[in-house]
Amino acid sequence: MSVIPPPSSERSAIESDAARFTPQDASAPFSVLVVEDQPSMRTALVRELHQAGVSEVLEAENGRAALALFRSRRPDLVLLDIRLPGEDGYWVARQLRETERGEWTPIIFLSGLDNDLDVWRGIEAGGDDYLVKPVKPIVLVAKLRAMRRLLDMRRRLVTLSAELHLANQKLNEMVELDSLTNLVNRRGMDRMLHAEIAAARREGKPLTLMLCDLDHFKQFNDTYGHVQGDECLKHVGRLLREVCVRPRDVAARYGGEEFALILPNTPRSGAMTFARALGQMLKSLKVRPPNAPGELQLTLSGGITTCIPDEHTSAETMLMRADEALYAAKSQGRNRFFSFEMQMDTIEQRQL
Ligand SMILES: Nc1nc2c(ncn2[C@@H]2O[C@H](COP(=O)(O)OP(=O)(O)OP(=O)(O)O)[C@@H](O)[C@H]2O)c(=O)[nH]1
Repeated sequence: MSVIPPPSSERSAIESDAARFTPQDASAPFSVLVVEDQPSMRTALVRELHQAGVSEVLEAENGRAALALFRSRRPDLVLLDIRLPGEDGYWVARQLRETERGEWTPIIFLSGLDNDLDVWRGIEAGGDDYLVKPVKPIVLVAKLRAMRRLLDMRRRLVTLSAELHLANQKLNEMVELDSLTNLVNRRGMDRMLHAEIAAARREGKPLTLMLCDLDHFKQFNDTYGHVQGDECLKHVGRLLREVCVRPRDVAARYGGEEFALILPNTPRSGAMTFARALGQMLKSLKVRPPNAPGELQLTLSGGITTCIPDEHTSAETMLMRADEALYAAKSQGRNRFFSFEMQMDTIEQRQL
């Protein structure tokens, strides 16, 4: 069996633009795996493919060799004979599809007869098209072009969908980010707090939530202006991010001049130690608005709640407790952290 040359009318067309299957982008490499057991047929196909401008043609005479070549070389397209010694073309097509896992390589079956059942079974096995042997070069080139077009389209779609996925990821991150401080915003914090409560419940580990609020910030704003106030919030945001050294610790801007810290696996005593360290670090943070007489010292008050969550623990109850503790820290003189569970603030604890 050989490749039939096209009639003269077709030949003139082939000899012009249609003769090559990649006239627009001949530089892009394209490889084809020919799986055909008859040497004369295989040689003729290989020749036609080279003439059509295919950059690499791989050859296999049986299914197993085809599969090995496919795995190692990943051709762009497969021309697959149905009747092969040993495993037939349908088996090969199924194996190729399994090997791909989410990828797609066009498979064109080569059928001896114009047999409808062959076509149906070929498509069922994962084939995309078929060619009747002996193969006419003009039809071969046309099908290669069509498949390449589909392949290019699919690749563009895959690239676009990866870009879209990345953009979505970025968007999701942005939706949960506070633009002034670059900390997680209230929305992100709510989601993370829910997740950490569930994790701590599962693991039976203590979870700490701290709400921190700048002291006398209204006065600061009124005296030095909102822009300087914003600068302050940025400094504090940076400090809170620095203080969250464990990978699962989260610093968030809860709103206005209020911040929240989620500290997984942190017991009550650890939370108080953390709060005192935070207060110490804040002491080294001096701000100097242009219209201020000198350096200014910022202070924070904080409410702490710590628990090993059970089925009654919710984000709302934890936030309520932290808020109540924050109120106590403010009423007891500010510049301190109050623990809801210990009913004690960091200054009282230090004096014990
Ligand atoms: N610059 C700036 N100020 C903000 C922002 N969000 C909230 N504020 C200000 O923070 C101040 C909070 O004031 P208050 O709630 O009275 O609290 P405070 O003056 O810090 O008093 P205490 O909390 O009791 O110590 C208000 O003046 C708000 O306008 C912000 O994004 N930027």
